Amino acid sequence: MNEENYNTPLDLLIHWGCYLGECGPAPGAQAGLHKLVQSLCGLQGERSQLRGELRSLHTELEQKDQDRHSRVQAFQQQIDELKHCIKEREEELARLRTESGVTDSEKRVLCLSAENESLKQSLSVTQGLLQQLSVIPSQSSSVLIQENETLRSRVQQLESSLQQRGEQLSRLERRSEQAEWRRGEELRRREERLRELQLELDKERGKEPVIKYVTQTVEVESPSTMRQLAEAKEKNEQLAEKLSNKNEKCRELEELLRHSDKVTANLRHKIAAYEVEIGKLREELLKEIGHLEEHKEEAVKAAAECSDQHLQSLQEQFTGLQQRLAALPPTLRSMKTDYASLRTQVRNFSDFYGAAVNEAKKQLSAVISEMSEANKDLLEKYRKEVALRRKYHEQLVELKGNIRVLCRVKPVLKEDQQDEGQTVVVTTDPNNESALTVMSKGKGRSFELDKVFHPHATQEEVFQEIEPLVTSCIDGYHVCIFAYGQTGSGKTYTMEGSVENPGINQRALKHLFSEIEDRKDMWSYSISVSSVEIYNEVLRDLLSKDGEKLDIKINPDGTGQLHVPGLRVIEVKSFQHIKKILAVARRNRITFGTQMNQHSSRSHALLTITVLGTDLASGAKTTGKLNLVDLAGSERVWKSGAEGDRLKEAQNINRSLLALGDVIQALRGRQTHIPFRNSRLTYLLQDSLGKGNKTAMVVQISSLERNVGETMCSLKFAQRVCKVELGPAARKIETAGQCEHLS
Ligand SMILES: Nc1ncnc2c1ncn2[C@@H]1O[C@H](COP(=O)(O)OP(=O)(O)OP(=O)(O)O)[C@@H](O)[C@H]1O
Repeated sequence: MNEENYNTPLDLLIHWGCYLGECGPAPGAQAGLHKLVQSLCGLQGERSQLRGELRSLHTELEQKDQDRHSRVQAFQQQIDELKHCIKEREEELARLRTESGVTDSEKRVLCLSAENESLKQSLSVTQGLLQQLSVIPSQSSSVLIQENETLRSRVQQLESSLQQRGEQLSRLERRSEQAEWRRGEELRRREERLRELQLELDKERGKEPVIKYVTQTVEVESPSTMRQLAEAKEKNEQLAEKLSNKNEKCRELEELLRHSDKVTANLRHKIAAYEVEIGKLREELLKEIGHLEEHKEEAVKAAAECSDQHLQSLQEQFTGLQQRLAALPPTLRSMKTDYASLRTQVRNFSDFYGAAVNEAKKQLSAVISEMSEANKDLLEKYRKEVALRRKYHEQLVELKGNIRVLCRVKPVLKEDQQDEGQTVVVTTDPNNESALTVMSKGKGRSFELDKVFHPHATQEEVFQEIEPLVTSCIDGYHVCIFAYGQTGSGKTYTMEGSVENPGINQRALKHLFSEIEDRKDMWSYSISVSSVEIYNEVLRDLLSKDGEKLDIKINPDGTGQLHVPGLRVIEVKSFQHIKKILAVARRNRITFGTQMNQHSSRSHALLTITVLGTDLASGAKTTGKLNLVDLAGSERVWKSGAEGDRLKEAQNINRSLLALGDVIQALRGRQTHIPFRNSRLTYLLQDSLGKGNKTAMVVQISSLERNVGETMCSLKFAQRVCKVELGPAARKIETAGQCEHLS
């Protein structure tokens, strides 16, 4: 298709669309095409708008058609009436014809009826035209114009037929005048004849005496003459009668003629009225046609202007597109060259890649062999490093003292603020992590411990302080960590914690598992746990469902070690497993309510973790033990208001705590006899509390004034413990089947 052959912008668009399809679309050209299509869509929209306008014009025309139709119907009705009149006249004329026979007036009537017939025909023509007028189809503007044209010609036809009718009417009038004149003439003749007859009659009457005489003579002379005379008289009478009849009929005919004249005049009026009506209709039609033509011309003009503008803009866009398309081929050529060079590069790349991979493999194997050599050295260094770290760690722990006393101040909770005596009497020193002051009876009393945790210290901060002890357990030390303090001071919170914020127990196990993981290249470890509670000096297994009572005995293997027959010891494989075990122990722990704490635990709870280690290189074995103890509340009996069973519970708790105090006292005094057996608690902790072991006690205190007595007691106990020296800790390591205590 040449550019000159493009009839519409759409043709152009299709042509360029095809061109782009062949050459591959350039982004600019595509955008241009898109714009072209958009503008074409706009044009289409305008065209449909114009169509809408034409449609509204069409409906207007339809309405007018309806009006015209109704008028035509009225016209039809009048025509029907006219027809009816004509029929009546015909009937009348027929009647007249039968009555009076063929006379001149009859001929005139026949003539009139013929005229009437032609009038009828013209009326039926008009009627047909009007019917055709009433069914003008209205579809499109061009058809409408054609129809208007037809309508106009029909109106003209109608006019000409009306004119014909007018002429016919005037002819009729003339004929009717002639007929009237003839009738007048006839009448005149008849009157003259009548007058003549009258005159003859008068003459005859004037001759009566002669006739009388004759009659008399006849009478005298001839009876036959007399009879003839009588007959003549009779005939005369009959003639006179006939004459009067004829006169009567003439009058009637005259009457009828007058009536017919009236009807004709009426008809003429009606026709004039119709002519006026038709004239009006014609004017209206012409006006409408003119109006429509104006509208049509305006709309066509506006559409043409609009489409011209669009065409212009499309042409501009098209020129822009052409320019862009002209610039495309060089770009495409350069892109093709780039593509070809890229393809060759890609083809060569696999060879290049294979060679590079082989080279890299060689380099890597060389590096790996170098690394393995270096690793051996590093491993050796690491072993020395670990040994050194352990040595320094031990030195550090020993420097800190093998029994460490930590104090944690419980924060003032919402529930604590409800009762009286909520003044805070304990203050910590931000510059000295070991000191705290208690206001009691108006005096401030200062205490010096290994570490004081302020009320807002986190579980993690507390554990960090304990962590070295937990680590030393892996190295084969016996460690005992216990929480001491009055009921509700936060012992269970510090040891067990909550699900979302776990305490020392869970954190210690987690730490053990991570340490074991770190050492797995050199050591293999197994961890087992057991859990007991001491309630009213009775030992119960917290991991057993039935909670049977247990006893502490000397191991029959001759090592002198204590053991609890029947105690459930579970080997723990993962941290998730230990979580479940701890949950079971928590559930089984007996709790009773007292006045001091609604959910107070009235028993000592012990979680014992045994860590057995084997050095993968030397085969040496270590046994570490970590005792985590949540002691029962330390409050004085009188304050708890206990009676009966609760009193017994309180007494047993206090006795065991006293025994713990005695053991610590004996250790402090370096006595030869340490009274471990005075309570189940001290007896059970014997191998972890004594000489050569590591101990940490977390003293829990309340900072509120109402608990100041218990706080002072706990702190005095803590201070006593603080002065205890357990001597250098001993590592439990077994070489070649014998157990040594290394200092
Ligand atoms: N540091 C703390 N931060 C927030 N809440 C704490 C803290 N210490 C204790 N509590 C809360 O105080 C309440 C009593 O604590 P907990 O049960 O640990 O006391 P307890 O000394 O173990 O009592 P009992 O001797 O009766 O077992 C608990 O609701 C606990 O959550």
